Amino acid sequence: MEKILISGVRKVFRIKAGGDAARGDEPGELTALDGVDLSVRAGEFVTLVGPSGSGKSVLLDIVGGLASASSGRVSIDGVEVHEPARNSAYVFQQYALFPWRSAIGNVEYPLEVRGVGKAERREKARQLLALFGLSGFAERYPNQLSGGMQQRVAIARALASDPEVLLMDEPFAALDAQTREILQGELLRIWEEIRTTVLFVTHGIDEAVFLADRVVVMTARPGVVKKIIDVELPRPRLDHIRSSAEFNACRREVWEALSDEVKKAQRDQEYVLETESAS
Ligand SMILES: Nc1ncnc2c1ncn2[C@@H]1O[C@H](COP(=O)(O)OP(=O)(O)OP(=O)(O)O)[C@@H](O)[C@H]1O
Repeated sequence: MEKILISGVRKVFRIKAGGDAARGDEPGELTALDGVDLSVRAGEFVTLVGPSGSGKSVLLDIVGGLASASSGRVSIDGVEVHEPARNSAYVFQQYALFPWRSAIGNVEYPLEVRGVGKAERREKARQLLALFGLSGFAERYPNQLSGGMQQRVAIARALASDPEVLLMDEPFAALDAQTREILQGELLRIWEEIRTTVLFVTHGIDEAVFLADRVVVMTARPGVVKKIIDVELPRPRLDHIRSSAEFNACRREVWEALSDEVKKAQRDQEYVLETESAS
């Protein structure tokens, strides 16, 4: 059963002359997405990779109702998305925690907004912090937590409202490599229990393969879906999978689809810089 349906989504930004425009853009316009089609099944974990500027974040914003498409449509459970939906939650790269609230206060926040009573929301937030091994840090404020802990709190906060769709935009990009791998494992362990539908943007090919049921490779801007790769590695995914032949084969397949697009994005960027310096 389809949870998220993305059909023919285009996104064109009006920009000042020059700007980031590259070959193919109309004057004063920047086409970020040029007809993205993708459907995500309920309970599926889909990762999105693509060169810088391929429109991954813009697409996630449109699915999350934080931005609107110039044309095309996005629906969740058949309902067109025009504003942030109650059944979806977002996790950003920067922890985006409220600095004036403790860890538990942050996790409680979405429940508070929904009018859930104090005892119930405390209990739910406690359970979520425990899932992430943060029971002992509930009263700490964000500036008293490491980056990895802050991002655990941010994910716990996103899960507090039991979202049916979880949108994650490079949530582990700011973390060191070891912490990132640990968090990938923790996220999967929790996702195995809740099986919410996840759309996860990343620059990391290993991360994309390790987490996903399917990896979606985007083209260089203007972004469209270039290739979708099924990841048929067994679940639960334990760390040793990362060194298996199947994992490496999958990784290679993703890189083969991605590498030309990365080169193209770099050429376009050089073109922009040359145009800027010539004008
Ligand atoms: N508000 C905006 N106004 C103008 N252009 C924008 C705006 N938001 C994004 N863009 C442009 O749209 C394109 C796609 O941006 P987006 O951030 O989605 O790329 P991305 O694939 O997520 O890149 P990265 O991997 O570097 O985060 C880029 O060229 C970006 O400069």
